[in-house]
Amino acid sequence: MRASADAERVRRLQNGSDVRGVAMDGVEGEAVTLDATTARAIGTAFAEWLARDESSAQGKTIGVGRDPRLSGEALRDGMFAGMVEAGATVVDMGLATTPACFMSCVTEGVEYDGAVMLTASHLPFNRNGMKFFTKHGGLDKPDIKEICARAAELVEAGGGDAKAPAGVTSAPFLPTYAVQLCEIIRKGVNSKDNYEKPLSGMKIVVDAGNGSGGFFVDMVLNQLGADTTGSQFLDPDGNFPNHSPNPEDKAAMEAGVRAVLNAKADLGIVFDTDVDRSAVIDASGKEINRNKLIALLSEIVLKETPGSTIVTDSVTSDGLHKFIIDKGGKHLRFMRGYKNVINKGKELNASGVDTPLMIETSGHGAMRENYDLDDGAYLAVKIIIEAVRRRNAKEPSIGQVLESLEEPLEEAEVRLKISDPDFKEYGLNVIESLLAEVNDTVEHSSFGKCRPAEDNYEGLRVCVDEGNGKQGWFLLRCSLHDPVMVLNFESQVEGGVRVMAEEFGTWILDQNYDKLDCSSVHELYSN
Ligand SMILES: O=P(O)(O)OC[C@H]1O[C@H](O)[C@H](O)[C@@H](O)[C@@H]1O
Repeated sequence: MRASADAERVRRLQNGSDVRGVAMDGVEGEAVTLDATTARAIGTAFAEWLARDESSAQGKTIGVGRDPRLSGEALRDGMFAGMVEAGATVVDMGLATTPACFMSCVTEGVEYDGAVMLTASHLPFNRNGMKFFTKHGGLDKPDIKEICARAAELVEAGGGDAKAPAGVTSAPFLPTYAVQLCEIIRKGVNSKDNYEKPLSGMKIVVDAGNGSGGFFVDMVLNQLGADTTGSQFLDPDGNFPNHSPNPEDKAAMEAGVRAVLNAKADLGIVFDTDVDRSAVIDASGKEINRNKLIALLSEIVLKETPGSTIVTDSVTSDGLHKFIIDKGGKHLRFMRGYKNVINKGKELNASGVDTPLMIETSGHGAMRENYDLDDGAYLAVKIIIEAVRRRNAKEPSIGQVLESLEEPLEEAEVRLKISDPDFKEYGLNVIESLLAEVNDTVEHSSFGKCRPAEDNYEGLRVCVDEGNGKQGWFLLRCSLHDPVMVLNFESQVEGGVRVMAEEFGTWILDQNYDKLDCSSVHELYSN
């Protein structure tokens, strides 16, 4: 039997280990795929999944939190209706962050059986999605696949009323979570003179991008005595009127830098919408995101656990690798995808390899000491403790720590669309022929002096000799979710990206991959 288009739509809402979809009209060409009726079906499917060894979800309590997206309340109501239908008890956590939702499953006295965060991270206002938790952490890909498949069946069988049932308990969890963060900072700084207000005398500004992160100012920093004047975009607003709440976004980081410099702050913090990611800015206005954020956190954890392993994603710089090795650590440059990075870290720890930190350049960073949870607020807490410790001990500031991190002179990322329906296989084919070409260095290679990087866990990273002892690289890989190939370049010499792009562009033209749109790579060298 052919699955109906509706069932197929619901199955397609799976996006790795999340659910993601278009939840509102307002963007041309983007039809709604995640409405309240679908949320209802997903709510039922999650409650059933939680109770999979039992006959019903009776006795299970599920907390639902959300970011400020305009579609959040309708989806929440739909989920509540579906969960209650399956027999579960539901609790409205109101505005929340993704890590706080997880913490509601493990906090003594709360301990929900399951939690859902309604969010689409930094994506535009019309999108929304769901992340699911139990006390064991975030659900993985196969679980989400199962939940979406069951929801598809339910939708096909005829939806149901998506209105919230009467009498749902409202119990905001952010205040409880914030108290936990405050205690971690108090213990971490352990100030003899001012235990209760260890941030007195520190000026810290936050840019929450109108996402869920504004709580960090009132409920954490102000409670600890910090001066937070100059913080901005703290009010939740699902239109995200100021900039995209995303520490990888140029405009977001620039806004944060301006706020730090205007306020003459000691530190700035930029959160993404649902606060599972963050970046910081030092007193001089230096942006500490991506490789720099990983370096700073590596410095912190390698002091605490010398010789340990840091797991990162695949697009991290050569400079970061050297930084970690120079600090006495080991670096496993794994794959893109925060879940891949975190799961690798968990696997290493389970097999006895000391792995305290697993972190992606996107800013998704998890620490073993914090339930292996990617929590942007927890990372900010670790950095705040380090900044205060350094100030009290009169040691160089966090920005100065990064002076030994070699940064690439040039970098670029382009995305090449694949129009073949079997895009994964198509992409893997391209990678295979690139490998053959790179290995062909003896006869003739299009890429000058180059060799495959030693550790290739996804795609192909090619090290390119740029002369005078300098080395650049490029990485070609398949996107985790989209029908595209992603190509990253880094160079240590001026014009180096252009040279590599031209060599790659010329080679790929010769290969006649007619379903791969290479225009973005050609643009890198043709003007
Ligand atoms: O493979 P890409 O299309 O570049 O996407 C990769 C990214 O996908 C999602 O956004 C995940 O949340 C990130 O953890 C991951 O890095």
